[in-house]
Amino acid sequence: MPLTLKDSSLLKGQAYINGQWIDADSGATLVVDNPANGAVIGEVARCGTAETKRAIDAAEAARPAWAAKSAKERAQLMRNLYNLMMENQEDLAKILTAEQGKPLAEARAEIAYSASFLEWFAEEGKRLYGDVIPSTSPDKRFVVIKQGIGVVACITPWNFPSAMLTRKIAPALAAGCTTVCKPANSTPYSSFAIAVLAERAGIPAGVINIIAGVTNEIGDELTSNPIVQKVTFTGSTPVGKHLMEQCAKTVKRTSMELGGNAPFIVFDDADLDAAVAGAMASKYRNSGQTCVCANRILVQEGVYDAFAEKFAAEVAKLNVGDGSQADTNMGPLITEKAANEAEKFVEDAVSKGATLYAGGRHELGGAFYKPTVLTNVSADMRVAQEEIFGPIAPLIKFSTEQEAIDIANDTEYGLASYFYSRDIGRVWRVSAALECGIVGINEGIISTEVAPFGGVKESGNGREGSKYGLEDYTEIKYLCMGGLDK
Ligand SMILES: NC(=O)C1=CN([C@@H]2O[C@H](COP(=O)(O)OP(=O)(O)OC[C@H]3O[C@@H](n4cnc5c(N)ncnc54)[C@H](OP(=O)(O)O)[C@@H]3O)[C@@H](O)[C@H]2O)C=CC1
Ligand SMILES: O=C(O)CCCC(=O)O
Repeated sequence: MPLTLKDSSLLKGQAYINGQWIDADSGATLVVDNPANGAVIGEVARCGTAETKRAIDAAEAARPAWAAKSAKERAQLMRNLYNLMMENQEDLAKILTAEQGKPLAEARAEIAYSASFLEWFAEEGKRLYGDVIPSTSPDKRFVVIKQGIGVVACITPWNFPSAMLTRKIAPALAAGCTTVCKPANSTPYSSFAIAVLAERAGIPAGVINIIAGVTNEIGDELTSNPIVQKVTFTGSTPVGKHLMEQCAKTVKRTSMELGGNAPFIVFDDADLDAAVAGAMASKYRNSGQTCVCANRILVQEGVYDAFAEKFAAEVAKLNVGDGSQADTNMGPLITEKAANEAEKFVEDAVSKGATLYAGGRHELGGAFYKPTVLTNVSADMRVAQEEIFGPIAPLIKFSTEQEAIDIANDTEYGLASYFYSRDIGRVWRVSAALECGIVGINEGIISTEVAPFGGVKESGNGREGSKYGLEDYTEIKYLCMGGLDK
């Protein structure tokens, strides 16, 4: 189906630098297509080093005036952008579904989630309090103030192209920082649409700059240019490590929101129906392409068979198809290559003794893959070790609480974990023992703008959303005032 919008000016394919919409210097473009059917959505300016430098210079030039505004003035402009996003929710959702593939209902929810970061941080920016430290001497006073860190580079992935952008730019703007953003090349339109609305909202030129294009050139410049003070990234762990290495040369601050391998533990004492509902929401949201998706489902032996049966019955109800169709509740993966990767995970597991309980390759072919359930999964299988990033649920059997904790923590990742139990002692014990940044307890959906999102171990550093997310965009400055007795 062609992409028809109420406001077609939201579909913008040029880069946004210093308040201007520009083509790449070379005139080059990159093609963006719809993962559901391969149809070309449009072509986007393919920028490189020179345009990135100009974007950084624009952000630096805009910074003093933006930082000098009161938090309340910045909040008003951010609130304008929040309102515009919500007024244009349907068009933004259609753009998101077209380039990313998720069902329209999920896309609408992502736009609301995305806008919520602007609303939250607009308000939170007003509460960027400092400190007065009791003095050690009568002629001195010690004061701590917090200031925006400076120009921030935001590099965002294709799985949540709208929400990951605002989760970065909203705290940056609230703290008085300006930004240069690099969306994923496969999903740039959602970001450009936000820039169109930011302009309408009255956010000054240079405060938000957005460029897509030659990935390495843009990444190298963002991580090496001395003007950039912070790089915030959401994406794969290997790319995150590479960016951190590059940032080390100019000692930039980083926030890294990287891969996950979330355990989802169902204990014998769980409410099984609630656990099934939580697992469905956590596993199949965005076709399993979320860093906090349940990756390994650990089920205690007493309820393993009953859980598998109930879970597979729910999986059978999912309707896979083009996300723009009203009856679709699971879309394609981002590319056909991703569907092939999903198939390799399943082949590896089955070759090592797993049972394909439900799902597998989809008749639609291309980027489509069925919601899949594997039983009899063991620790040597790739599905038990790696981030799947697809709609495959491996069910692993365990006997004791300690065994579940050991399996859960046996990974280099540490982003989200989930468990279902009605035993309050177990709830505290397991919460404390899990090595991760987020724990869903009798809950499969943990994301909200008001709570800290982020991981430990190789899942990254820093927190996004919440009051902690604002701190990540500030520097602490200690003012030591002397000579006060004169
Ligand atoms: N934590 C998460 O939410 C995500 C995790 N992943 C994991 O990563 C796997 C691979 O996905 P993939 O898309 O390759 O993820 P990447 O980490 O490669 O991509 C995420 C973002 O990083 C950008 N990027 C990649 N290399 C560089 C670089 N050298 N400098 C600057 N920016 C760079 C990409 O740009 P471009 O689009 O131009 O390549 C994109 O904007 C997934 O299967 C999943 O396991 C992926 C996405 C999100
Ligand atoms: O990094 C991701 O995979 C996006 C997380 C989406 C969310 O906030 O739930």
